[in-house]
Amino acid sequence: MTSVVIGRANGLHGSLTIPGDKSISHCSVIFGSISKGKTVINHFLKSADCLCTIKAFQQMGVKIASHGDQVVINSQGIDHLHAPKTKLQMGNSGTTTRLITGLLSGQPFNTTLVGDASLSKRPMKRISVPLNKMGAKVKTTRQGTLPLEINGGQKLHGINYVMPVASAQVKSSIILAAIQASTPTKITEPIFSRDHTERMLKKFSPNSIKRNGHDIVITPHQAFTSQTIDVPGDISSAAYFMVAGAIVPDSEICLKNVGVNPTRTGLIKVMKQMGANIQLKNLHNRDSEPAADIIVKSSKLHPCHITGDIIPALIDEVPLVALLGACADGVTKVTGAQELRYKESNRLATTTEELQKMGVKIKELPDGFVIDGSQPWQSKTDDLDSHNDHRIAMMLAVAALIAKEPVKIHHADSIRISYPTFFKDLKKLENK
Ligand SMILES: O=C(O)C1=C[C@@H](OP(=O)(O)O)[C@@H](O)[C@H](O)C1
Ligand SMILES: C=C(OP(=O)(O)O)C(=O)O
Repeated sequence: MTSVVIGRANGLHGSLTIPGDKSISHCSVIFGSISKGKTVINHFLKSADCLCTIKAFQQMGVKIASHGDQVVINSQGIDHLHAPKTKLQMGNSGTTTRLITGLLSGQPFNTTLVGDASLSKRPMKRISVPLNKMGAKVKTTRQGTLPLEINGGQKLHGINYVMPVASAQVKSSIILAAIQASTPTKITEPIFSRDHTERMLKKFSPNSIKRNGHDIVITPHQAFTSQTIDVPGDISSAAYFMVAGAIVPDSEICLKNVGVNPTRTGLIKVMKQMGANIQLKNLHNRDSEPAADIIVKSSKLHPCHITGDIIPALIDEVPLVALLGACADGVTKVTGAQELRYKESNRLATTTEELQKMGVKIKELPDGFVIDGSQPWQSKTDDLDSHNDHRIAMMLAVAALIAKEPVKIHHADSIRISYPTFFKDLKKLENK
């Protein structure tokens, strides 16, 4: 399936269990693979990106098996990874690349990481610079991209690092090097980014990490104990249905067991601010992460202005904010979101280009966009393109639910990266 046609929906109803969180799935494979013993991961996200992480550790000698959405890891521990026989293929996954590089920079063997066309354009100096400050030897191309060469066998030492960009991937990369260094590392994050790596490190190795406000201190060479992990549903996947439920008239849906870690719930805050009817029920702890059922009903939306500190808490949902803006009764503005230019596609450009094709009055800014939702859309909708970006494909599919004419989206198979069952789940809500 490369293209899909999506038509207007007459209300979405029913409930869905959202597949496991992508960040937490990656992290659980990484920590399971460096902890001696058996780690069991329930509700693992079996998407292309997370399967890349599993494959990389299998190539380094870790025994990993899966049955349905359960993954079982049997590892000898962090000192027993071995050199892969070939280059490691990172596919489309920035998270796999950046986290594994941190870990492998402290290992005694050399590795080369390669990726697909999109990943090969994404910036990697943001990790090689701090890792090399720790004594690692990580080399990017002159443009700062993949292939990445990691010269192992270096003695790492701790650093004090103030994060220049709010990036959980960079922070996690440093943490995974820091656990192998000779001295402690302090990371300061002026703006908070998602903290799944810190929570999971604490679970596998409670003495390795302490947080004090904006500072994180990593104490190296602590014991790691294998674990059982229950991954909550991915709020970044639930987000498509949260927005669909809000904008498709006569809808009421329930998204079950979704992770609501406060470093990820920016979209809920923004939707509430815009007047959406969205509620959390059954709030509970799923492992070391909060989770809840999210109930959304259609409602009238008002414009908003989002910027700065909230962006990391909805970083992958910004294209959806543009769509919400296109359904609000006024002008919505997003600024401070320049990081979107460095994702699977340049998401400020691709969101603008594709929503303009649907007739939305949206203008790209250097660090965001402005959307005038008060104007009706005049859709020309047979040539939309995801630009091979899963998040753009799914945002356009949600926009299609309220378009006048059926919409054709090319390269829709990119959904395999984070949400392989997205179209099936959408059908379930349409058929209720
Ligand atoms: O740590 C993670 O799992 C992720 C962090 C974010 O990237 P950055 O850290 O580059 O902002 C996000 O966009 C990505 O989808 C997943
Ligand atoms: C940016 C994303 O992922 P990654 O950086 O892991 O490729 C994403 O899932 O939207």
